[in-house]
Amino acid sequence: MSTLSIENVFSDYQGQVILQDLNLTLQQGEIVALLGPSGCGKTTLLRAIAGLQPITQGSICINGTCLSGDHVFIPSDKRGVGMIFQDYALFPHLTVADNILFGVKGLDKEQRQARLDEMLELVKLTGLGKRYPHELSGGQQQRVSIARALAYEPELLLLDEPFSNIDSQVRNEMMLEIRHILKQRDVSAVFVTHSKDEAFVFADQLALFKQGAIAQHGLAEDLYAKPNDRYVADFLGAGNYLPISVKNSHEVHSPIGVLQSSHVINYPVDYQGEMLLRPQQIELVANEQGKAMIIERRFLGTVCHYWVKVGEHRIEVKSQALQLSIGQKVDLFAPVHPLVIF
Ligand SMILES: Nc1ncnc2c1ncn2[C@@H]1O[C@H](COP(=O)(O)OP(=O)(O)OP(=O)(O)O)[C@@H](O)[C@H]1O
Repeated sequence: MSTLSIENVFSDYQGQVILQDLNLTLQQGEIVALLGPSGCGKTTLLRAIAGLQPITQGSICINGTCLSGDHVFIPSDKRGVGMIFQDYALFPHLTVADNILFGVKGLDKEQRQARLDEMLELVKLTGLGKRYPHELSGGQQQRVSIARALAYEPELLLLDEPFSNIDSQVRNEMMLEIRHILKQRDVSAVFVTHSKDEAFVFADQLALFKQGAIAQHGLAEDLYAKPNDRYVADFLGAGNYLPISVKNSHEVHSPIGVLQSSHVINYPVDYQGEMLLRPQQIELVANEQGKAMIIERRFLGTVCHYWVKVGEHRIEVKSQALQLSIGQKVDLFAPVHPLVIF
């Protein structure tokens, strides 16, 4: 059974449609990143799952129980959903201990103490229960907000840009730490971000938003290597698009020569389309007779970032061949891989 099931959801603000026929499922213990540009509806979906935003059509269910749907609306505090916000939203006048236990109901004094100790240990804040939020670092405050969200054992955790206020030097470490905590406790989570780098580090699955619906959902590797369209391809990284015509089931003609695909090309012979080549999928070889020329070069340490002119095309390449210089003639090769053709 899937933990979270969102089917054909529509939602609006005063008649302005924001979520449009949105579908998404999340299995037990999985972390999905809702990724997409500003204003595409990520937070609106998170709020709809939490019961803070009504939906006008469709359904949202957790473990088979419908929370929002036809004539059904379970209030936010009865959904078994925990939320972690960008600004931590801790109560400044409460101690760390009181913040963590704020939503915990139905336990006696001893059980509450045991839950608190467990949570403090989990987020590595043992001994700091008596402090107030202002006596903690930003990272520690964020860990209190995680402990608070996990303390009442939610079935699902919702995280809204929780790392954007964290210093970039400690962000990665913290994301991995929190990911580890969620995995340890088999908590399913929906994580909103506009950063693909955060999504790659923190989530198991990506759901890329486009204007209120999911353009593509799946493993990060799959979205990167097999994007459904240019929108998905562009969001996940730089790419070159070259015109091609299909030669046969495994080859295409392109401005850099005939390229081979490791997978069957699902277009007919002579189909004219576009092929995606990531900058690191292209190799450069110096050749005085080459039909391409280096026109820009930037040294990045382990690789060089080149711009290469082939006929009227300007192609971006990231190569470990560091010795090539501007003006040099080269040939371009793309090793056999599953070609992405639109
Ligand atoms: N309370 C509101 N009233 C009216 N419109 C709203 C309200 N909240 C959000 N919107 C609009 O809904 C759209 C989606 O907003 P939402 O906050 O879900 O986007 P987002 O993808 O989370 O963006 P960001 O990455 O900038 O946080 C935007 O056009 C926004 O202006």
